[in-house]
Amino acid sequence: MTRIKICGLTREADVEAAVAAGADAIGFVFYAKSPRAVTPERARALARLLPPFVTPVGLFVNATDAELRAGLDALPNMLVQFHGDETPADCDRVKRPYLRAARMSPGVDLLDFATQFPNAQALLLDAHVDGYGGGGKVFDWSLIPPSVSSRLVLSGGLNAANVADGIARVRPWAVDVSSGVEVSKGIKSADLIHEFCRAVKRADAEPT
Ligand SMILES: O=C(O)c1ccccc1N[C@@H]1O[C@H](COP(=O)(O)O)[C@@H](O)[C@H]1O
Repeated sequence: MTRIKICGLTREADVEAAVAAGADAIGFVFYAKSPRAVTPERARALARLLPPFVTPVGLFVNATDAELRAGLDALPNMLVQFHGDETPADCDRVKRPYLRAARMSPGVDLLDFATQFPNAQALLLDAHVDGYGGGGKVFDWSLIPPSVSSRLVLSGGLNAANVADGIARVRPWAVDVSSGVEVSKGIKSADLIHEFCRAVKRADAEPT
């Protein structure tokens, strides 16, 4: 079963749509330069809508200790997503379960990256874009070595039309989408969220 994370939520209606569609995780962007950024207070209000077993994820890009602390205090049960240039020591210092994003482009050695982050719960693979992420860009999935043993969260330009192909080719632990379910940056479409989740479930039902 491929888990589903919907990222960059800013509105109650979008959180409710993601939960109704069967998302396993909801991402809140704590990166002030992102058009999808929310404050810790706003994230806490939105996370109150989550039922048990749907995980809030806090996305950080090169955050200061104070920014990390504010996010963690607002959402004590969140999984952390490090999406910048954080070192293994930066990630481990937070003492929370975390995902580490790898910004994929030709030349990136994912096996080496995985050895640097043995404590990550999963590696989140995103396309290398200006502004760190959320660019709606697909990367070349053949850059993923078949021998990588970390759990993988496939992301980067996914949508209802291409996610089945991604699942068939990469066999990720989870998929993550932001732009692909949006009508404009930070504003999701309930229809697109449902279509995306249906496409994932259909792909899981396909014989391998
Ligand atoms: O969403 C953002 O604005 C963002 C900003 C900085 C780093 C990461 C960001 N989003 C993450 O990028 C990937 C791919 O998103 P997309 O589906 O291609 O739009 C995803 O993990 C988002 O969580």
